[in-house]
Amino acid sequence: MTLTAISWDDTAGRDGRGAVRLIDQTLLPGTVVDRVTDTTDDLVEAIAVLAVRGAPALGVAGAMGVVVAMDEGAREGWDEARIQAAVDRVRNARPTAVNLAWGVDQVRPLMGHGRDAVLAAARQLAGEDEAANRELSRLGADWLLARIDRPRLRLLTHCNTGSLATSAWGTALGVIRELHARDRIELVYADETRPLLQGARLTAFELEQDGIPHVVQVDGAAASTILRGLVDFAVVGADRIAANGDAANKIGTLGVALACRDAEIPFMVAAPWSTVDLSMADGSGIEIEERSGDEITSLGGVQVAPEGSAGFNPAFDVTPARLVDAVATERGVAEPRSGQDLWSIAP
Ligand SMILES: CSC[C@H]1O[C@H](OP(=O)(O)O)[C@H](O)[C@@H]1O
Repeated sequence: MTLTAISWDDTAGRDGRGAVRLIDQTLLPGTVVDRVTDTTDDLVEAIAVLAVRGAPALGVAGAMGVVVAMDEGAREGWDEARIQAAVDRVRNARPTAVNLAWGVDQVRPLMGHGRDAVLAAARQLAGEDEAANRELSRLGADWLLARIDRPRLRLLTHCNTGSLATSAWGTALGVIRELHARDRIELVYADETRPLLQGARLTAFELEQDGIPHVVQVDGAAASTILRGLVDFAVVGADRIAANGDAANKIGTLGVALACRDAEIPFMVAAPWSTVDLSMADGSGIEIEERSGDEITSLGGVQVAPEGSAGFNPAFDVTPARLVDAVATERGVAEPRSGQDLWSIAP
């Protein structure tokens, strides 16, 4: 089954001009249900509830969101200011992944040339993301195989970074797919990734689809799995990478990186260049999305913590460059821990 997290469907939508088609990831892995979106409100809500999620996929959502706002504005008779305000709502739907704003900003300058020009640019952006993912996966796999002397590798990954988080193939899970294609995977330890379980629900779903051997573990097992010597490296995605190599990613990533350093095994961040934010010298300025505490105090709609207990729910953390052995991008692999920042591979 080919999983396309998000695409533009020319046959969908109420005015015959098309709409965003996305897999509603809140329902996976139980059911694969498409959600068709031709209004800004619905797209913003889909982003907010993580029906569509993952930094590169959010980049595509941002770009296609500009087309949605233009088409909705044409249908509803909005003036330019209201259309631009709708575009801003898409751009600001989630703060941490740089890709959402980047996707909007890539196509926004074309609005004066009409919605077809914007749609063509959005589609091109999606295609370029897949190509980037496949190249960074090759480069990341090469880097790892050059440093780990073992017939087949055991690895740990956190959250979901596959086709469901991107336009296709994946970033960290793309590196895993590349290693699997070279018959170099022994076992993948997938962190379940509380509270929304992107690992247990989505990464395990993708690994099972691809026949990649894996186990799902609780996030709290990651450090002992690493320090017990059960894995040879960890590879994760990113939502925003600062120029020095500080990397924002799903909450729990920092603990994985700390354990890898203590165990002296490689910690790799895999991400397309669109996730690199060279305007940030370091990660201190990265806004961390704070989500509802209800996601912590209840599970599957069932209250698990006392009614009087509040949840603390930062959705991301920032791993400092001193813990990042490699950042694999389509432009090359930087080694922040060794002092090689992202400027070293910048175009
Ligand atoms: C391909 S990187 C995806 C990146 O985004 C995820 O966050 P979310 O599920 O909240 O969108 C997570 O941080 C992944 O590493």
